[in-house]
Amino acid sequence: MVIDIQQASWERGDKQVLRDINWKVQPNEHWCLLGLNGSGKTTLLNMINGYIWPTSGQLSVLGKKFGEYDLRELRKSIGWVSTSLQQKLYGSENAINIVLSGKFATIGLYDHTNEADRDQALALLTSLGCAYLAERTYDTMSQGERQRVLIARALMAKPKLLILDEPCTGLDVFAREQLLSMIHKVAKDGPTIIYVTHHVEEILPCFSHTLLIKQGEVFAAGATNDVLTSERMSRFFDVPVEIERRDGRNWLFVKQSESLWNSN
Ligand SMILES: Nc1ncnc2c1ncn2[C@@H]1O[C@H](COP(=O)(O)OP(=O)(O)OP(=O)(O)O)[C@@H](O)[C@H]1O
Repeated sequence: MVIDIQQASWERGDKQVLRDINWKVQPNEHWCLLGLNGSGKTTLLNMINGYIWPTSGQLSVLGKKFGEYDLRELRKSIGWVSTSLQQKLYGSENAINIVLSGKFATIGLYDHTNEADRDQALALLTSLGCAYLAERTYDTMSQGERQRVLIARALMAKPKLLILDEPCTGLDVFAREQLLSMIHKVAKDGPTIIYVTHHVEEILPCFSHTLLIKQGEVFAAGATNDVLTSERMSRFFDVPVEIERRDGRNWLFVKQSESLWNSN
C-alpha cells in the first residue's frame, strides 16, 4: 500500500488540526486531495512526509511504518512539488541543473553528475515539453515553465509517490491546461500521484480517486465520480453548487446563493 493512515489526529495547543483521518492509497490509484483554505491539506502532507507525527493513530507510507524507519530514506522515494520548494530555488540556476539536483534532493547542484544523469534530466525536460529551457535560468521562466521543471526535478529521483501541491496556482487558463496535459502524461506510467487543489475542474480523469477534507476531517473518500456529486459538493462547501461532467472533467457552478452574495 502506498499510504495507510488509520485514525490519525494532530493537535496543536487546544486546536485539533486533523481529526481521526482514515485514508488508504493503493499503488494503481492516483488521488486528488480537495479542501478549502485551512482545511488541513498541508498538515496532512507534512504528516505523510514525516515532518510531523500524529498525536494519535497510525500511519505507514510506502509500506514503512513511522517510528520504525529512517524518514530521510523514505523521503527519497517521495517527490513533493510545492510553492515553498519554488521559493527555495536559486534564480540563477539553469533548468538542467535544477532537474539534476533532484537526484540528490538538494537545492543547488553540488554533487558530481555523469553523462547518463544529464541524458536522463534532458529526457525528463523533453517529456514535459520544456527541453528548450535546459540552459535557461530559473528567474527567466514563466510560472508554468517553472512548475514543469520542478516536476521533472521530482521525477529525477524516480519517486514512488509524487505529491503535486496546488501546481496550477498563478497560471492563466491556457498555461493551466498545458500543465495538466503534462501531468496526465506523467500519470500514465509514472509514480502514484497525490494532486492537491481547491479547484474541482483540475481533477483530470486519471485521478481515479478523490479525498475531500473539511475542517480537519475526511468529508468523503472514494472513486472520483462517486464523490463529486452536486449534492455532496453542496454539503462540502456549505453553498449550493452544481457539478457538470464534460469530457471526463468536472466543472463546478455556484448557484446564485443569497447567503453568498449578500455576505459582504
Ligand atoms: N503549527 C500549527 N500551529 C497551530 N495551528 C496550525 C499549525 N499548522 C496548521 N495550523 C492550522 O491548522 C489549519 C489547517 O492548516 P493547513 O495549512 O493544513 O491547511 P490547508 O488546507 O493546507 O490550507 P491552504 O489551502 O490555505 O494551504 C489552519 O487553521 C492552520 O492555521
